[in-house]
Amino acid sequence: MAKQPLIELQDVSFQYEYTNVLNNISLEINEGDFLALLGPNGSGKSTMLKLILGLLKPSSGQVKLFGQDASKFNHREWIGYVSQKSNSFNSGFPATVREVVASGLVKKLGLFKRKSKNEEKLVVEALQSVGMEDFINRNIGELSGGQQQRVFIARALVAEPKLLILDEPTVGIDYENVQSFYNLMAHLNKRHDMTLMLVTHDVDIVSSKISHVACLNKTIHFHGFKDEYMNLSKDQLNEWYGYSVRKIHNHKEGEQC
Ligand SMILES: Nc1ncnc2c1ncn2[C@@H]1O[C@H](COP(=O)(O)OP(=O)(O)OP(=O)(O)O)[C@@H](O)[C@H]1O
Repeated sequence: MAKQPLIELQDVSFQYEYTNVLNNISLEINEGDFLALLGPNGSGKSTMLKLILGLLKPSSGQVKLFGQDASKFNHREWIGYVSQKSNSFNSGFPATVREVVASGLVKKLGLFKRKSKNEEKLVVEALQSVGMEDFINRNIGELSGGQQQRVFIARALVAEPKLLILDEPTVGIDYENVQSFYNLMAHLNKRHDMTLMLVTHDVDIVSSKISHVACLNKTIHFHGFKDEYMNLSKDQLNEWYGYSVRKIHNHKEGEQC
């Protein structure tokens, strides 16, 4: 059966008041893809995610989610999002881990729906999936950056999204935890058929997990299978990015660029 595109950008351009950020972006992300979005600082990655999430409207072109125009899309609970700055709570923030994760259910259950037994079960399961169930009664502000990030992933997972979008999710997390974070993402992708799109600079670490790569620098220079990306030349990447970009090691000498 042909895979359904969950995200479609059709000739999308975007500018902030004075800054032209994205030009003529056309891209499809299909059900089951695990896509790494790469690009230098300021290349428009976060802006593109915001357009997909409907937080910004394109200046021209069309964004579709699950086949529907993004502005009319009414199944927000199908999409989980973890932003770049989610793991920076100060220690006085008055919410427990349970409350933070349960707030992720609002999209699914509605704001005024009575708390059900099921809610507690979903919260515990989401925390278990990120190995944070022992922290359920702790104040979110008392956790380390990496632990907070896991809680925010659990918050995104609790509504059981079909599509998970993450903006540089491992910033400030140590190497070991980055590894286990990507193992979790691979598990969600493979075992739970979750479609994943993430902005990352951890190309080496994530390379064994992802299926696709997109290279952005104001426009999409490349979108394809990971193996095709790995066969691109250093010169080609330099031309797009204007400076050396580290490329995935393909277990061969001299491949880095
Ligand atoms: N709210 C805003 N108003 C005006 N310009 C903005 C705004 N947000 C971002 N920009 C500009 O748009 C461009 C793209 O920014 P964006 O955050 O999308 O890039 P990015 O690829 O995510 O960068 P980074 O890797 O540094 O996070 C930058 O030149 C930035 O300065």
